[in-house]
Amino acid sequence: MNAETPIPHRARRPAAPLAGTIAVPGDKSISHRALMFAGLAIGETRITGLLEGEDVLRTAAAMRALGAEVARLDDGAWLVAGPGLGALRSPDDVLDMGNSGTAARLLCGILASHDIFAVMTGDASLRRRPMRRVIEPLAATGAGFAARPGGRLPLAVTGAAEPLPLSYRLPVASAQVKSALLLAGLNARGVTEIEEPEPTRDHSENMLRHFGASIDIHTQGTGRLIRLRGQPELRAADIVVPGDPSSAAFPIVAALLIPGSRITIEGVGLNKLRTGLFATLREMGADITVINAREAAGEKVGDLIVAASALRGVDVPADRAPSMIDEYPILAIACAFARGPSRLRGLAELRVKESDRLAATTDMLRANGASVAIEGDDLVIVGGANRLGGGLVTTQMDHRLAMSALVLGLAADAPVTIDDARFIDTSFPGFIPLMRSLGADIAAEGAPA
Ligand SMILES: O=C(O)C1=C[C@@H](OP(=O)(O)O)[C@@H](O)[C@H](O)C1
Ligand SMILES: C=C(OP(=O)(O)O)C(=O)O
Repeated sequence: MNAETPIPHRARRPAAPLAGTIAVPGDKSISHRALMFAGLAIGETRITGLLEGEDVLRTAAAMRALGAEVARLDDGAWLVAGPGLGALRSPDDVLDMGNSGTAARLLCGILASHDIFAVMTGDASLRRRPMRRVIEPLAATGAGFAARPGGRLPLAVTGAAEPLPLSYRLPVASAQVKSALLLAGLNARGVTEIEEPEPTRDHSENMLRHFGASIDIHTQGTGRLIRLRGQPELRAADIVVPGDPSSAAFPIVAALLIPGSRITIEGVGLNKLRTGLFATLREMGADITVINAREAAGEKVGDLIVAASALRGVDVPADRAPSMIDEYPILAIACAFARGPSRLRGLAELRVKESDRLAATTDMLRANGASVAIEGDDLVIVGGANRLGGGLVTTQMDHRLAMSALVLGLAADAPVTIDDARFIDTSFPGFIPLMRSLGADIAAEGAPA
């Protein structure tokens, strides 16, 4: 974040239901990958719908520092050219990945497998997050890593001149770790094998195919075995980035909770490894309809119609977590308004996001009158409280907490204030004006409504 001063905001229940048609910004996961894979391909890739959020702009800057040409055109599309696999150069300065775990971890895979030296850091939130999960497996390519104690940023990488292919079974369900290893495997001679015991978002695999790599995926028990042949000739291939389902989650839950609302969200990504929230909300009684289902650049897309619904509590199994890992704070808001208790299971990974989201979601709900507990790795929410809202939420440099708390304020009996709205720009620039265009009452604290 550039501006130094926090910008508090307040959300209150609007006088009228939410209504209208919107599109949410491009998918964050696909946007990072589009810039990285395009920089490793031969030729010029045109990317339409790229998310222009702070996190993705960090990836764009890093790819430039490694020698790629990355430019925004007047029509809003982005052009990325080369330098191509194996041809990256050492950056002149430290790579600052800001708030973005995806940018930092995926880039480690690229750096480890090129004959370069680089130093990487991030903001205070990212410097607290674990990097050993990528450092350890990537060291087997022959790369050298030196990191702060605990495997934290800043870190320095001396990439392998002749990277070795990897064979690795993921100990945690993480698309970031999987993708870092696939990126490293691209420049290794031979076949890289990754086993994931639980399927995670497969945007890297889809995009690798799109760029012409040879990749096989076999179902194995509940998980997958992925085999990537190294040193393919990646050819530039245009990309249309779908709307981010993780961003759509916020207007969706707001529309479900504000009586009488009915909204349409166009062009939302519907990859089934990302849509666990939609399945869960439907189990709770949500009225969400998909129309115009179609495909763009190897990804499923559709328009969503969402109508206000009376929700009931839900029990979400742990094996659904990878398909909705970023959506638990906003799901917890829906559960607080639902009739009956909810149990969201197996959320250990939430402890290592931009904040400890298990603790922070609990604090957010308690500060606003909801009854909630952490039991082991589960979040248990009582639901159906008489009066919610009236609290101040500390957002802890976490965009998803900030947006969840504002949605809580839109549906609650009393307004909700957040201490700082700046981090929303990491994944959802324009969130507040877009919500206001639907009729939401959100304003900077102290500003006239
Ligand atoms: O691969 C990705 O683009 C992402 C994977 C997830 O992280 P993990 O792989 O750490 O679960 C998710 O939380 C993050 O927002 C984006
Ligand atoms: C966890 C997230 O992102 P990242 O890991 O890229 O910081 C997120 O967007 O919720």
